[in-house]
Amino acid sequence: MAFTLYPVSLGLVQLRKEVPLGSLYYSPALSSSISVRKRLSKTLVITCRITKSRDSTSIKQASLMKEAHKYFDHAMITVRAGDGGHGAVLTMPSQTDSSSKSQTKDKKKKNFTSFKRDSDGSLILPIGGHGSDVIIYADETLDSLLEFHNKNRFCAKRGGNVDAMGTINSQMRDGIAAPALRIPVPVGTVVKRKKGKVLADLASPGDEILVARGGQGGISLLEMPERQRKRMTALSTNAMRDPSDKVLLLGQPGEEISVELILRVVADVGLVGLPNAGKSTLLASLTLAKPDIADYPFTTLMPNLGRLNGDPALGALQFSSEATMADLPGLIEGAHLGKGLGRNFLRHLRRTRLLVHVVDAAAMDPVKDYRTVREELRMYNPNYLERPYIVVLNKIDVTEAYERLQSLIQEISSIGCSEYTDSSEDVRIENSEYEENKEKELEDYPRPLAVVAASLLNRVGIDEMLKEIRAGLRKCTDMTKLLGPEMALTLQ
Ligand SMILES: Nc1nc2c(ncn2[C@@H]2O[C@H](COP(=O)(O)OP(=O)(O)OP(=O)(O)O)[C@@H](O)[C@H]2O)c(=O)[nH]1
Repeated sequence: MAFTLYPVSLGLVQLRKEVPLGSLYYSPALSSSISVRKRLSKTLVITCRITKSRDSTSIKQASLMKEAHKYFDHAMITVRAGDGGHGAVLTMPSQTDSSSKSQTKDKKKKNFTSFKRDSDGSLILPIGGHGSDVIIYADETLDSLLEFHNKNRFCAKRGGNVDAMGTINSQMRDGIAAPALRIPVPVGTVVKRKKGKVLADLASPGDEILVARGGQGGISLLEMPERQRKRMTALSTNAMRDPSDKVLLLGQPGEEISVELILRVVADVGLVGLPNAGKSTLLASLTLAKPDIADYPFTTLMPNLGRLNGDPALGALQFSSEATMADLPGLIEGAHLGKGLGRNFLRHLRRTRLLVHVVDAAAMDPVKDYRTVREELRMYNPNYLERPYIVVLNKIDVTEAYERLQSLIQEISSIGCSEYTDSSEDVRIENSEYEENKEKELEDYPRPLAVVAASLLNRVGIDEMLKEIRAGLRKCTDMTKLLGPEMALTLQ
């Protein structure tokens, strides 16, 4: 599309036609893109072609909002630590002080000895401030990495220069060191080098990792006439021998690194089930979390976290006295192959201790639904089936659900083998056994710890469910004691 533009000077243009400020145009006349910032008048007319009529950042943000579930748990960022501050070129008092001629030799000597000295006797001169380090730390208040898609480059402050010039004196100070740049990420974030090794797993609140070190400050140098150089070199290692030494004044550059952030939700209890089973309703009824609840599938697009209060004895792994609960987006058949919202969410079960299967008892075939979810978990990672779990048969307020409740409870309770506590040997799954475990049937894995009937919408069965969840969590704690934290980690 051709537009007539009126450039005024230095590439600024005015459009004859009204266009939004900030639009970007390509000007063949100027052979460059022009951003429309002001409306100006007069002079030449050139023809420009629109290359981009919409602001790219707004498009990016819109897609982030729409498909947040694709981005919330993964981000690439680049961080640059601060450069070190510069040192300074200094001179000895005798060189600049005009009255020095009148000073006695003794006085000069006294002046000289008042300066700070190193253990080897050489003068200590001020140095530039250390550049800011970059630290990534786990912050309990965050729950997604989405904001790193809007801002993915972080530059830390440089250290202060030596605030001095001219004659050396005893009041001189080092340049101010820049405070570390601390970047908060959600608890459970794994920090990796770009396509490289894992740097840290920030699994607990307050865990941190220094990812880029700030530059060292430059040193200060003593400048003096050539005739004094020999004597001064003996007194201080910082005596400047020739102008090329000035490079030592410069602060070192800070490190720059690109890191990958991968969030693995950390929660004690993971809620799983088909879409619409009532997982979000369960989370909202047991905790203060406010997940989106609606009667269409995939209302939940990102894991929602809530906390179970009131039982400090639970001793949750990461959160002082409370247990955390994560409502994961609904799974569908083929989720492990990427169907529905895909397999991304399955990895968020990795750091849960207890699973709660929420089953819609009013669905066509609740047992089949339950099996579908178990099967998806098995296909993704058979270790998930070794984890203690309870089943919540929801929506028993619906007549059909209520009528077949007993048979449902019986049928679901019978799927599986020995009790969880007997399966401590099964838990010790080595990688080599992984494939073998994939061949096991659902019946070969432990039965649920309990099957609870509930109508979450009407707050029926909540107490019993809570009791079973607590009992399950205690069992996990016992398990950790029994196997030791290392073995219990194979469950995570
Ligand atoms: N009749 C009845 N409806 C319920 C009950 N619990 C939840 N629902 C309804 O079921 C629908 C789905 O509930 P959600 O809690 O959003 O289900 P979800 O499993 O989180 O769904 P996704 O976000 O798709 O994974 C909502 O309309 C709820 O009001 C219940 O006990 N009885």
